[in-house]
Amino acid sequence: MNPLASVRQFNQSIWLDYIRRNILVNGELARLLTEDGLRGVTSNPAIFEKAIGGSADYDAAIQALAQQGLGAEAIYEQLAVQDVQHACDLLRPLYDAPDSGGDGYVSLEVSPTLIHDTEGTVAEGLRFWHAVARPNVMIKVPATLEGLPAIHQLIAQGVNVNVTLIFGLERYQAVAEAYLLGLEDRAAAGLPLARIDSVASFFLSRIDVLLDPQLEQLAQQGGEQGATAAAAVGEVALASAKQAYQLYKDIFSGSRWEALRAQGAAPQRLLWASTGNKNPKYDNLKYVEHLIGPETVNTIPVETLDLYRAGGQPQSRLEEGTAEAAAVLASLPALGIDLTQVAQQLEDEGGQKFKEPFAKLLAVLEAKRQQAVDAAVVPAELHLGQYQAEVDASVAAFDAQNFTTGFWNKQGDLWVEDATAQQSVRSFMGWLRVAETMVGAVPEIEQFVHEVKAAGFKHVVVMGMGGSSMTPIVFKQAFASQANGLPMSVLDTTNPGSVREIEEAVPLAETLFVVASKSGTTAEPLAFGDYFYARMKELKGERAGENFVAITDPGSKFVTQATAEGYRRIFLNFPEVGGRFSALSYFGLVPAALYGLPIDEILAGAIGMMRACGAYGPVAHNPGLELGVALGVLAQHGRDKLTLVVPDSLSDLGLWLEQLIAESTGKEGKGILPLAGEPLTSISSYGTDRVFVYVGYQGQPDAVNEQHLAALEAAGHPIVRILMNDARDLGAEFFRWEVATAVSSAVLRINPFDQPNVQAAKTATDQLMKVVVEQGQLPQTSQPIVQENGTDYYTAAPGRNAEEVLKSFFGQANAGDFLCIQAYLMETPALNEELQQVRALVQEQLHIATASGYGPRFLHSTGQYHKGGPDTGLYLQLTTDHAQDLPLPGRPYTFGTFQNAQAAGDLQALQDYKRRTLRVHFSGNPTQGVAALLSQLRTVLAK
Ligand SMILES: O=C(CO)[C@@H](O)[C@H](O)[C@H](O)[C@H](O)COP(=O)(O)O
Ligand SMILES: O=C[C@H](O)COP(=O)(O)O
Repeated sequence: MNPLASVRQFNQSIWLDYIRRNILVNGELARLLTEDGLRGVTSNPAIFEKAIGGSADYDAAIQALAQQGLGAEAIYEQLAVQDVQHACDLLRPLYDAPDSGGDGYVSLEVSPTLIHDTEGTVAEGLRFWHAVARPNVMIKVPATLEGLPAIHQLIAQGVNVNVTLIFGLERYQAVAEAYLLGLEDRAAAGLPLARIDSVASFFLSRIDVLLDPQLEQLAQQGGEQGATAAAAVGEVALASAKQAYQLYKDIFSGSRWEALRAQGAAPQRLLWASTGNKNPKYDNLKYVEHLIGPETVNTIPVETLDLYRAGGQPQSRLEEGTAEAAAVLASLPALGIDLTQVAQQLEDEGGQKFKEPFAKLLAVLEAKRQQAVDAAVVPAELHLGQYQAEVDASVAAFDAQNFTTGFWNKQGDLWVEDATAQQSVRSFMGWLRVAETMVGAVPEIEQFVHEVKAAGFKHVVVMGMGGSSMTPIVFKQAFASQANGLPMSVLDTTNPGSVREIEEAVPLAETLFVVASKSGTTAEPLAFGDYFYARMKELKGERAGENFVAITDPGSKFVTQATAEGYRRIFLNFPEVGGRFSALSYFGLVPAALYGLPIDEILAGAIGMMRACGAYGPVAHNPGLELGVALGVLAQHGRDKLTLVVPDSLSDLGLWLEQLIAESTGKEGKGILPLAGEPLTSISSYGTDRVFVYVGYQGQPDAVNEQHLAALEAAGHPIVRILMNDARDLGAEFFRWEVATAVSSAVLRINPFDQPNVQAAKTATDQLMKVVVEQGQLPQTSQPIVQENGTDYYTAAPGRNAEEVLKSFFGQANAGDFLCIQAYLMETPALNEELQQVRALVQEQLHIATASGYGPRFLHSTGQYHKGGPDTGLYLQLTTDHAQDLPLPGRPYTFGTFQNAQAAGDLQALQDYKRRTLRVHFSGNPTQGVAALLSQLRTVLAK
């Protein structure tokens, strides 16, 4: 018969001193239980360190837990608890068997850091007990002085306890006493005692490892003492065990014990631990063979187990040589060996022997966790050349001041000094965790999409300005239309031609109009809503509201209007999420879901990035922080033109980044100006005010852009590259850039969440619109300086004809300036092409950066920077008479007048801020007008 299984005949139970996930899942433990008759399992921090730290068994689980946001210690606990649960389940039939004899247990040790902490031990013991949630788990508690009351308390609370790290007889007695006290407390409270099990783990081999060298040395000195010492070599551990067993018999007999036993209590058995032989001179089975005896347990490491299976000769030997054992122990004081001191030393070392592997395990887990977190997000490659050292130093300084922690704690002083401003910062940081909140809203949104499709809708039009509509624009371009989604258009201009274009392109009665306005007071989306609502009323009468959905903040005026108009649905967003930071809220996700995108995956990516940015605890590298610090430091060095280079499918990401970065940072005369869609021009045309950012896709070569970037890098320009896996990574990128924007604002010491200068243009427009309402038309505010070929030029730059005006206007350009084309025109591919040529020409000839935006879109985006940022812009405003205007129902003005009022209002604001402006107004076809302007510029700038 298998010697291991035979041990049971002597009423000893063999437990396995080992656990690792593979033996749980591959049937190995189950086999050991049946074939070797194993009756329990013990674990300790060193065992888990080998299992988890020394194998890849747990890597997938670690990755998943890390990606759920758990820290290293929490990951350890989860893994350990899972393994212990699994082992408990395998042992459960034995535990439940009528003859279980107190076996069928799996032990889980409290953290070795709690070794001298009674309360901490009790709390963690209870936590583990509930986490494992199996009756056959034993919580391991060290037999330190602080552990003793914890044992008492845990037993009293009905927790099975394995008392570990016992090295001496005095302490053993105290341990047994703690057990009895715990049981007595229960009895006094009328609580059951049955199936409360405990073992007292007496550590053996370590006693000999410590004492043998001393004894051998004494033995070598000869004489009577030497002989005594020689007789004790290799005997102290076994003698201690034998003595302990005699004590056990005493303790668990007699009237005190019988009273408890009568109520169902089981004795706290002695468990022989540390039973792997460490001394090559000894028989490897020494701490097994000699200690077989009734009502005991031996927990055996795997190697010893194998040896015993192969050559064990079980016999009950525990009570053999009891007198000799007592004599060995009694001989020690004369040799100068105090066993109480020895036990204390072993206890102290034992604590260390658990603390060290535990710390090592946590370090391994932290590394694996960090790796998993990093792997969940695509890295940004920063090639910063001469700025690298300063950026690295700034990142280190931010880390040293625990910036990431303060950031997640919404610490306003990271940005601004003023207490009110700090409060305002805090109140707009809801975007930090909005992705998590939105995970809970996914079913609601998907159900809504289902209803909309079931109701027969065939198209979606999202209408809003700036942050409220920019995310759907990016999604629409980055993702092909989805089979399970609805085609989507986005309206974010008051241009009558664009409004009409959308109206003509969509099946009106079957179109769902999403009016998106955080404040619910922005003039443009309200006008769009009113316009299409009136059109829908003509088609559907009182049922017009069925085709309308609102996304707005709770309590906004628009909620009242949408309710009154019977909107199909009102999604209430979050007041603490600002417009440009709202990509991952209802503003971005409702349109995305209607378009058929997997919003759960987009959110998962964002949450991965949140984690990488430290949302769930410390991270070695915070990608948002690193990018933000780099952009902030570069801006401080005059490299404040963040030039975006992207493949065609991501060109609208540039628009999103523009509104985020320019509106957040462009204030107090500072700021970072993102430049989207600049034509690629010769390397020498770029000034030293640039940083280039490429956002593209892994595995999708983009040769022209890549070569251009390589040449720019070689010319000493700083470059950032981000390669997404696919468009679903946009969720993560939105979040990365939001953090980076907030961080760069901290570098620049500004509040990223206000937009003080946007209001200036809005106010000027409102005043003009008042005049329109009163007088029926826009007031003529200034006279053109030149009128030529149906084109009017308005500017403070002097000139007697168009050429001179252009010459003097562009002649103001200095290094570090930029041209900003503001086109209040209808966007068409042909016009885009002309405008790009203007930009290319200016870049080549003047070596300044160029931006181009359609009004009023840019007013809700870079418009803040234009007025609030540094005075480096040359503003070329393009306007037109709208040949085919569109009335706004219920209002005494048209879309065209509205758009022109916005242009005039902004021009006024720019002039109030003393910006260099040139307005060019085309009476005829604007595309032809721009083409003519381009040819004039060719002449002017060539000279
Ligand atoms: O469960 C226990 C004791 O209850 C065991 O796991 C105990 O911790 C181990 O036997 C010892 O730590 C092993 O010690 P050693 O063989 O490394 O000296
Ligand atoms: O970026 C936001 C725009 O200014 C629009 O604001 P809103 O969402 O309150 O309408």
